[in-house]
Amino acid sequence: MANPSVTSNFSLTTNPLKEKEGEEMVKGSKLRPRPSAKKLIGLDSKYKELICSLETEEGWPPAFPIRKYQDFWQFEWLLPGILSMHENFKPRPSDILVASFLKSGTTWLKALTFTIVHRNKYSFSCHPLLKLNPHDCVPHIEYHYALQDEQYLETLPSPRVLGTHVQYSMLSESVTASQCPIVYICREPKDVIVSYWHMVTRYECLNRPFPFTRAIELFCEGRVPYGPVWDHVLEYYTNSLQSPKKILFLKYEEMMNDPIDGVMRLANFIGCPFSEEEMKNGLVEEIVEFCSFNKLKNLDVNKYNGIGNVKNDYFFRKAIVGDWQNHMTAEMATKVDKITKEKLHDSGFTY
Ligand SMILES: Nc1ncnc2c1ncn2[C@@H]1O[C@H](COP(=O)(O)OS(=O)(=O)O)[C@@H](OP(=O)(O)O)[C@H]1O
Repeated sequence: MANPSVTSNFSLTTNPLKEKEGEEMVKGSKLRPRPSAKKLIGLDSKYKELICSLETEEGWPPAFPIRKYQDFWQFEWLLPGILSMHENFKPRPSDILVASFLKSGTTWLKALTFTIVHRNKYSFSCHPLLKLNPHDCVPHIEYHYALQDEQYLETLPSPRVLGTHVQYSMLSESVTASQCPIVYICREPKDVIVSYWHMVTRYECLNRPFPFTRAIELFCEGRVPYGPVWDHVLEYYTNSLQSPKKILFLKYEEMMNDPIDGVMRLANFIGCPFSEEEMKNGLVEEIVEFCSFNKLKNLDVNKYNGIGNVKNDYFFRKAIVGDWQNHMTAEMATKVDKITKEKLHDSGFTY
């Protein structure tokens, strides 16, 4: 989830009818639509003094200040949740963590992981993903902590599939030292910023023009939620090399190019490999199709529902690899590429 359903001048309401509908439709699964931000801890938390002491950036519209904490920029409103998660979240050994930088394929990876893990529990004709957005099926840990709704995570039966956008070094030791596998997805940074800019400019409450050139400037300075993107990716990448059984490092572009291979790797990694029979029956292809962009984008829940100002359809735009070419001048692309090269030069990692 890239963005909260909250700022000071945001409407904080969800559509109760739709929420109810979601609840009704997934009865027995214990899943529910993610909550609105009414119970946000905000700056009244015990972390207030710390948070207020951090450098701030207010350049992102509509009014999401971000703060720099331990070399990464975080939404101010989410920081209490991140800090509380860091301190208090205790994973179960059976948990599976879906981690990513924003706009890198999170929604897709959540849908795939959830579907793979629960393939014997839900049939395709009566599946939570038909009634809930992938972010509802795979809750973001820090979001629920920020809303003081962490108890919800406890109610979910094992194996839980949970999500996070925080950098690897912000995961608590209880997570990094646990058995639970982490699947991480990265995406070419130029496509990431194009995707994020589109999302930000779609907010109905956008209160000022926000030129793409400004978004690129902030992005290049690392002043973007969860950024800098390069450091985020490198933390997970280097740790995946050190602990290949703990972290599966996926690339959006490779998944797009060969989703079947991606799904097989994912299933093997999280300990849910496909049997000969499942493969013979075309289950892998079915999961790829079920979680495909067109399928998810065209579900009513993703066309019409949402939480506050974040409509579910913000998570489904075009899904095109290299869409940056339709938005960036050669100069913009060169600027981003130069930073990418500098940041990655001795890491062994390439996009
Ligand atoms: N199923 C599926 N398959 C392939 N691609 C998909 C899928 N679902 C979403 N998308 C595209 O992923 C982009 C959104 O990234 P995230 O899901 O990471 O966004 S978020 O951080 O959770 O807000 C965003 O990319 P852009 O279209 O380039 O903006 C989405 O369209």
